[in-house]
Amino acid sequence: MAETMDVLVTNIGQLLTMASSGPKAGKEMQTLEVIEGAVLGIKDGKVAFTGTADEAAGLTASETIDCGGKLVTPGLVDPHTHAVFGGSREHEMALKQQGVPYLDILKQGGGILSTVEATRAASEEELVRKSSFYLDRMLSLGTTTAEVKSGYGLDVNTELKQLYVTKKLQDKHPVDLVSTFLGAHAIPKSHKDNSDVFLEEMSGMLQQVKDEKLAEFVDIFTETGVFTVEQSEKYLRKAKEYGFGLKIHADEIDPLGGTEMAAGLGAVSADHLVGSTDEGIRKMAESRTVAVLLPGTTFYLGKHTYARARKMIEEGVIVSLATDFNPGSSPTENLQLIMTIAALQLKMSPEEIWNAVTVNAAHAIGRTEQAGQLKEGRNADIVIWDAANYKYIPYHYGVNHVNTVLKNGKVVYQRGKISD
Ligand SMILES: N=CN[C@@H](CCC(=O)O)C(=O)O
Ligand SMILES: [Zn+2]
Repeated sequence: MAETMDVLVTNIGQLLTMASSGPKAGKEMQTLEVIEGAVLGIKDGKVAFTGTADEAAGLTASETIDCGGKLVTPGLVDPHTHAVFGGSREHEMALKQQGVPYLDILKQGGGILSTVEATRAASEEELVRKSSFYLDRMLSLGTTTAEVKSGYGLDVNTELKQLYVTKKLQDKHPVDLVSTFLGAHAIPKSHKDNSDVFLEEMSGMLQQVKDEKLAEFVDIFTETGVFTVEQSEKYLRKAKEYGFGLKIHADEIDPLGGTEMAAGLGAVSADHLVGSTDEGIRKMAESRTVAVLLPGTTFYLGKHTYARARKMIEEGVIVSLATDFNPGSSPTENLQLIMTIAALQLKMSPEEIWNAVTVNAAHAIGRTEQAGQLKEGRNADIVIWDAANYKYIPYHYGVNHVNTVLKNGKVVYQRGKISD
């Protein structure tokens, strides 16, 4: 074969292509494509070749990146973050230590509501700067595509401000962002006793959000003291009529039945799912709603009961993992850390974990055809790891294993020389 590439990534010890015809459900998550001694070719920012060194004989390129036997994978996909917010909440750590529950902090006007105050007070420019910093950190940790939710405005103007910030970041930051409108994230103090009126206000924004292409998904926090299953269903049905994909913060703390509702509505994903029932899990498998599990949140809330990933996989659910990066229940941009918690607490195998943070995560945010796989025609979003094999990443924990990140075929992050 005599073909010219823009870039040849050579001497790859192990290439995890994650090539798949679509998302992987249940036991399919145990499979992944590995090429030992591989070469990857990039042309026009897309993957143009993957194969063994022998198969690559004859390929040429103006630029070569010699991986020195390292592991190469697709860029990670983080399908659940709240990466645009004002302020921070380190003062809540002491409350947590005293055993004050997360929902009690919220009830007292803290938690999400304190971030709402800080976000309302911040200018658009400040938020862009702050979120760029977080996105830079995500990129350095191997994340090349992420979902971002609004939801710290809880009024029309601030929700729009958050969505405009995400739009600006979509234009200027290398991490590809998928926007979700989460106006229904909490009940603002102004509507404390009238959450229905508040939901009407947020429903009233859907047309503008659609017209200005400010979000692809609509999400709601269905939880005790926040929105009931009935309110959530009514709100989401409306969002569906406008053509939004649906997402739900479901059964995070109390098992209210959000899982069943998500499946019944054909939501693209239901997220958290710590309290999902057997029936809810079976329905998720049937509806092919992605279960986006957020074990970093369970860990950080100091809880000991995690989402039942094994049961979900046994029942044939499409399982994914995310950081849930936010200033309260999960202040981390580090998907590698989540991979370790998933191994230890959700008892997921390395193969299941890699599917969960690539192919399945991309599917959870409508990017099945663009992200999460290294095969011909896909974005050349690539991570070169300081590791020889994929099992090493969830195993050696609490550090950043990323050596180099390429986005659309260009190096956007490099820790040092690849041979260091
Ligand atoms: N639970 C609701 N929303 C976020 C937390 C937001 C916050 O505490 O600021 C979550 O997914 O965990
Ligand atoms: Zn969340």
